[in-house]
Amino acid sequence: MRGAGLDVTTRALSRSYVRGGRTIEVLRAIDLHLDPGSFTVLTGPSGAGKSTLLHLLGTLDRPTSGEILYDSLPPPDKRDRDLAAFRRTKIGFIFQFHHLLPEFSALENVLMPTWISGKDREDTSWARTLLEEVGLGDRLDHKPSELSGGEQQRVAVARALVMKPALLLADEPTGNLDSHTGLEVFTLLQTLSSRFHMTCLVTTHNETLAKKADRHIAMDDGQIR
Ligand SMILES: Nc1ncnc2c1ncn2[C@@H]1O[C@H](COP(=O)(O)OP(=O)(O)OP(=O)(O)O)[C@@H](O)[C@H]1O
Repeated sequence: MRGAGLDVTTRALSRSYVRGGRTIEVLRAIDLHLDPGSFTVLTGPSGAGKSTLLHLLGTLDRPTSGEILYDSLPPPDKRDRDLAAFRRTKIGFIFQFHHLLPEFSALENVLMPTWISGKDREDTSWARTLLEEVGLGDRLDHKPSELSGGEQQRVAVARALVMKPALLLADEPTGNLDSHTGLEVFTLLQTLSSRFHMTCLVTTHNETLAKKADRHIAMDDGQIR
C-alpha cells in the first residue's frame, strides 16, 4: 500500500446553518493541521461539531467560509464527478454503525468500493490481505449477520482501506462496541495508520482511548480548545 499520508490544513474553517431565520455557527474559524501519517483523536461534548468537521474534511459537506488544503491544494470543486473521484481514491470513512450490506459476504463488502470505482479496480487479493490484517482471514465468506459487532466493525475498517486512502476519517468507530472490543478496534486503527503511513482522525467520547493517541484535540462549541 502506498506509504503517503495526506497533509491536511484547515484555515478559518467555518460552517453555519440557518434555522428558522437564526444562524447557528457549528464550526467557528477552525485552524487545524494534520501531519501526513499522524494519528489524532478528536473529543468533545455532544454537539461540539466533531461530525460536522469530519464531514467537511471528507468533502461530504462544504464550508460556509474558510478552506481545507490537502497536500497544500484545495479539493476539486469544478465538477462534482472530480470531487467524488477525489473522495473515493483519497479518503476512507468509518462510522459508528458499520453500514455493511447484509446480503454480501465480508469479502464482497470490502470489495464494494472497488466495484463502484469500476471493475478494473477490483483487487481480490488485496481485499483478502486486508481482511487478514484485521484478523478475519477465516471469515471471508461470512455475512454480516454471522459476525460479532467487533468483527463487523473490522470488516468496515478493511472496507475503508481497500482504496488505499491517504486520509482515514473515523467518526466514533468504537461507539457501538463494548469497551474491550472498542479498545481492540481502536488499537487496530493505530496499527494500520502506522503500517500504511495513513493520516487518521478519529472521534471518540472515550477518554481512555483518547489518551492512547499520539495527539489529542478537544473541541467545544465549534472551536478547538
Ligand atoms: N443540517 C443541520 N442543520 C442544522 N444544524 C445542524 C445540522 N447538522 C448539525 N447541526 C448542529 O450542529 C451541531 C454540531 O453537530 P455535530 O453532529 O457536528 O456534533 P458532534 O460533536 O459530532 O456531536 P456527537 O458527539 O453527539 O456526535 C449540533 O448542535 C447540531 O444540532
